[in-house]
Amino acid sequence: MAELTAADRSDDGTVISTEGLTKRYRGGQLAVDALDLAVPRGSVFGFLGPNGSGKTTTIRMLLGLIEPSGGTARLLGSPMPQGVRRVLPRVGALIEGPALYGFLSGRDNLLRLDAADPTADPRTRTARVGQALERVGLAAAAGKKARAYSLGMKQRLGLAAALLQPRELLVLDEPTNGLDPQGMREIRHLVRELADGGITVFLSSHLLDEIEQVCSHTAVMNRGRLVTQGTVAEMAAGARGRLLVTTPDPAEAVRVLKEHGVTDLTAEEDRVCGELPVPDGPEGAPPDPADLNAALVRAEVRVRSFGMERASLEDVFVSLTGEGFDVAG
Ligand SMILES: Nc1ncnc2c1ncn2[C@@H]1O[C@H](COP(=O)(O)OP(=O)(O)OP(=O)(O)O)[C@@H](O)[C@H]1O
Repeated sequence: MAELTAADRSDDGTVISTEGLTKRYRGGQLAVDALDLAVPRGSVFGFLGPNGSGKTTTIRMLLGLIEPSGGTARLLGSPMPQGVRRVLPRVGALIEGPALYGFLSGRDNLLRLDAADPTADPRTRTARVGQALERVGLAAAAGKKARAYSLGMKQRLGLAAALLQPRELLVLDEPTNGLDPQGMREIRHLVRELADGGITVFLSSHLLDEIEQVCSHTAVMNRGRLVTQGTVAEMAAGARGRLLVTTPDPAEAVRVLKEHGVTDLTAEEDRVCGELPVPDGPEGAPPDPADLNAALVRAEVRVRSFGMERASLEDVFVSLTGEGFDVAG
């Protein structure tokens, strides 16, 4: 395996960084447009965007599979694609499903893949394959032919292949695509376990709730451009939460809530909905819903229920782009 240089190690706690990364395909399609991405070490980073927003193209550039038309990308501190040979042994990748031989068992598929890897040590092969199978929960099914595997098991085998050597970073393109809900849960659980074990995971997805469930950080893409990036918690907290009050006095409730800065108020039968005011600046505290409830009670509005709906990443996306999030496919 190639020696690590000082440049590889001094990656400022950022395992992936891009500046102005751009890809225009030959046909003229601008697939990725001046992308600035920063993926912190130790994060589970969700690369979120509707179908066709440029996620796969970005991943291909990050892994040195295609050349950018402009800008730069660094992976584990090394520029890509120049650093491919040095960096890729430290990166496990799963893109567009694993290429498997159906007539071979899961274990034999891994042995074959490992034998094709010039950086892999043949003396430790059997042990490493066994450990990888164990890690993804396939040890018991390792002797079965891969064609008898479910889609979820095939994805696990693909993950095992990515884990045949010690990795600092895993790059997974739509790892739950095509799986049933149980298969999705299993892969998400596995991703969290790997992250708890210290591997940074960069995964793409067009599923908003997947990112909310699994990821610590996210970058949101739309039409090849970065819409926003940050921690998932910050992003949802920065968006306005919705207030929902049920009351036999809706008109009076609307009046009181309006006085206290609640906007976009609607009343439908006994249900009153509104948006909490945006906090002033990054340090401004959002209004405490308890104060709003107290104000309603003081004004003798009878409250049957009072609750907050937390803003979702979908709300963030819609408010930043003015577009719906197309989750087709
Ligand atoms: N080889 C190619 N040649 C020309 N255009 C391409 C090529 N690959 C992708 N595109 C176009 O680039 C845009 C971005 O595609 P990309 O596959 O990167 O998006 P994505 O976010 O990964 O979407 P999906 O989730 O559907 O895979 C799309 O408009 C797509 O049609």
